Amino acid sequence: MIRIIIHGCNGKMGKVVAKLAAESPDFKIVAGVDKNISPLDFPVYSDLKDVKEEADVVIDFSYHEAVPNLVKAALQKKLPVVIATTGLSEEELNVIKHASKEIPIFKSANMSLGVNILINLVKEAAKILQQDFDIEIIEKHHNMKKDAPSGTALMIADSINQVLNDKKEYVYGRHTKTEQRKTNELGIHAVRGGTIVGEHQVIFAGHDEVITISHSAQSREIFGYGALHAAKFIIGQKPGLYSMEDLVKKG
Ligand SMILES: NC(=O)C1=CN([C@@H]2O[C@H](COP(=O)(O)OP(=O)(O)OC[C@H]3O[C@@H](n4cnc5c(N)ncnc54)[C@H](OP(=O)(O)O)[C@@H]3O)[C@@H](O)[C@H]2O)C=CC1
Ligand SMILES: O=C(O)C1=N[C@H](C(=O)O)C[C@H](O)C1
Repeated sequence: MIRIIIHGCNGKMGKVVAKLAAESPDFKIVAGVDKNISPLDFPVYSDLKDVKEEADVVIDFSYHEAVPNLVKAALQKKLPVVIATTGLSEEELNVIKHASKEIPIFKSANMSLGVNILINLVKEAAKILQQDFDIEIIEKHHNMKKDAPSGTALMIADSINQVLNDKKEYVYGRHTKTEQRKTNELGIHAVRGGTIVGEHQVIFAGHDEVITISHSAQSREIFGYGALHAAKFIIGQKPGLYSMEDLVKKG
């Protein structure tokens, strides 16, 4: 049985992970970390460093500013971490990279299998269409989401840039623009409203034809299952920074 600490246990995703783990004989939530420390089905602490329970892995769905402290505590406890939190700054990402020299860290802005398949399809399309098609990404999320654009939209954009001969420059919305679109632009657009779980569309717009590759998350459980799967994968790995690509490769 895998013993898990959920960082951000009172949040929308923290609760989903706790529910899925409780339904499985393979996982046990031994503790949580959040700002509100009222106990749940497990003890809750305000800082990972204070957690007394023995654990095998930490799963993080919290807030970007909380991540450096989490990683430092995980480093002290020599615990592997699955980081799902998005909106991370360069500085926060550097803390993660540095820590991954000593502990295994799994990080992905999207834990669903579907988005990771979408990324493979989009890379293939981008390689073929790069000369004549403009690429734009539209993401849609619920009205409680704090970061924009989504981590997934940025991850898709970075994957596209990896395969292009001439790298694109990201343009976030166009409300202040007074000139026509340049060919080296990759537009990224965020929509926020209601309870939309998460939608990503990658649009390849050519002369008189448009190809759209899209993914629609229909529940938060797909991210929760993905995070539990990642937790199983990361335990026992060598120190390093792992992604969904490593998990999908392993099967
Ligand atoms: N990679 C993926 O597949 C997915 C990633 N996400 C990402 O995960 C993150 C969380 O999403 P979601 O659950 O919807 O967000 P919520 O706001 O519902 O949950 C976040 C939780 O973390 C808590 N928190 C904030 N700061 C700290 C801190 N310093 N220490 C401990 N806990 C803290 C919040 O407390 P409080 O509310 O009091 O501030 C809240 O309980 C976001 O970055 C989101 O983009 C979401 C879904 C899928
Ligand atoms: O905040 C969310 O809800 C989600 N965030 C992730 C992101 O920023 O890409 C993943 C998912 O789309 C849901």
